[in-house]
Amino acid sequence: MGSEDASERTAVGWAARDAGGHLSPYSHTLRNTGPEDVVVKVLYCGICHTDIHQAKNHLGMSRYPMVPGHEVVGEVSEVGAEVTKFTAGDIVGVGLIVGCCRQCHPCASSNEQYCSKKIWSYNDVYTDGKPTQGGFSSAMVVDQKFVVRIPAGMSPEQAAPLLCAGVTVYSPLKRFGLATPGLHGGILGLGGVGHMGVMIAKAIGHHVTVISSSDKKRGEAMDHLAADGYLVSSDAAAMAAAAGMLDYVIDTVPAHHALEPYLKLLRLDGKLLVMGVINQPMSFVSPMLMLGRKSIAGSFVGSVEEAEETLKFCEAKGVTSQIEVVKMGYVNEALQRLERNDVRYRFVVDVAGSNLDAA
Ligand SMILES: NC(=O)C1=CN([C@@H]2O[C@H](COP(=O)(O)OP(=O)(O)OC[C@H]3O[C@@H](n4cnc5c(N)ncnc54)[C@H](OP(=O)(O)O)[C@@H]3O)[C@@H](O)[C@H]2O)C=CC1
Ligand SMILES: O=C/C=C/c1ccc(O)c(O)c1
Ligand SMILES: [Zn+2]
Ligand SMILES: [Zn+2]
Repeated sequence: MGSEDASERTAVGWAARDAGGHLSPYSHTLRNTGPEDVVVKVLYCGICHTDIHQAKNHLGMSRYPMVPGHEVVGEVSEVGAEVTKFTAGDIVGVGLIVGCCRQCHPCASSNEQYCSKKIWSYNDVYTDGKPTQGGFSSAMVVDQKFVVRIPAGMSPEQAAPLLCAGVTVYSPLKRFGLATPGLHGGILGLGGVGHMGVMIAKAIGHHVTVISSSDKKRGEAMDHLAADGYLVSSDAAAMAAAAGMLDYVIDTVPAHHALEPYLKLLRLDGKLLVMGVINQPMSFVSPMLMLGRKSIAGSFVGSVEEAEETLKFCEAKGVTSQIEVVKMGYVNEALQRLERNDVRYRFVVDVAGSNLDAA
């Protein structure tokens, strides 16, 4: 049921205007509700490091004004005539992808995040030719295919990080055959993605070692996240002692870094799963892979199905994100703190509880 009420078609978001990445209020128009569309009143939205990469144009592809945010939890306020999955009042989630071609091999095999025609939830162009805008906004209009249900027992603010950080580790663990108990895993970089990695890997039944750039998070990692081990990457003796011990390392570092110290931690057939978005070439010498049949692989968020699975898995295992909830007026400080590695472990913006009009 598309509404013709023009007032319902305007959302207030917080947008970056240039590569400085500073967000401020920005009114933008939502498309009229198509038959398969769901109107989502945004309640909460997590802040992923990708939001910094995009707002600050680290990849050279940013378009402005840009409303970031892709860990969105909201309430359905209206549905199109052919929407079958949701009704008004449902608590739902939206992640990084809001469109795909539905015909290619990735789309046909529920890997739509790898569709070459995928549409990003912001910093992209929708099928109507208009820019997409993300979840740091009062509302979004999203095709029901890209909307997931938040389990009833899960707090909406803690669910938000599962929609990117959570599925980003759940998907590769499953796809690379690493979702079996008993494996030894490493999580490199204990931030938003990394802390979900520790908790999800522990819930699968892995022995999990955090590999961090400092000793600052050791106590929290062991006590709050129940990690089994903690390595400081600059501690050469500890890194040498751990050589050949791990089945995989999930690398979440968002900046250029050497790969070889982490390849050395892998045992036979070990996998280095690179998650960080890094726009400079990364290098290694080939024997580092050959002598141990090791591999380096990437993975990009997860499919809608995998997002649903992640939510159900986390609900069943009692896994919740560890978050600091902030109002939108604090979003620029939060982005700065995230950039200087000062958050445990994810900021989540209380969008519905914020005054979005005032900078
Ligand atoms: N592949 C995908 O689909 C996805 C990719 N990403 C990308 O993953 C990366 C991580 O995202 P997110 O977890 O949100 O980021 P965070 O900033 O929350 O976490 C990154 C962690 O890496 C470590 N770190 C940060 N800077 C450096 C540095 N310069 N050198 C070494 N270590 C550093 C810190 O951990 P510590 O203190 O332990 O060293 C930090 O907490 C980003 O590049 C993001 O864009 C995010 C989601 C999905
Ligand atoms: O937060 C998830 C985004 C991941 C991502 C992966 C690759 C890329 O080029 C990006 O801009 C983002
Ligand atoms: Zn993300
Ligand atoms: Zn496709």
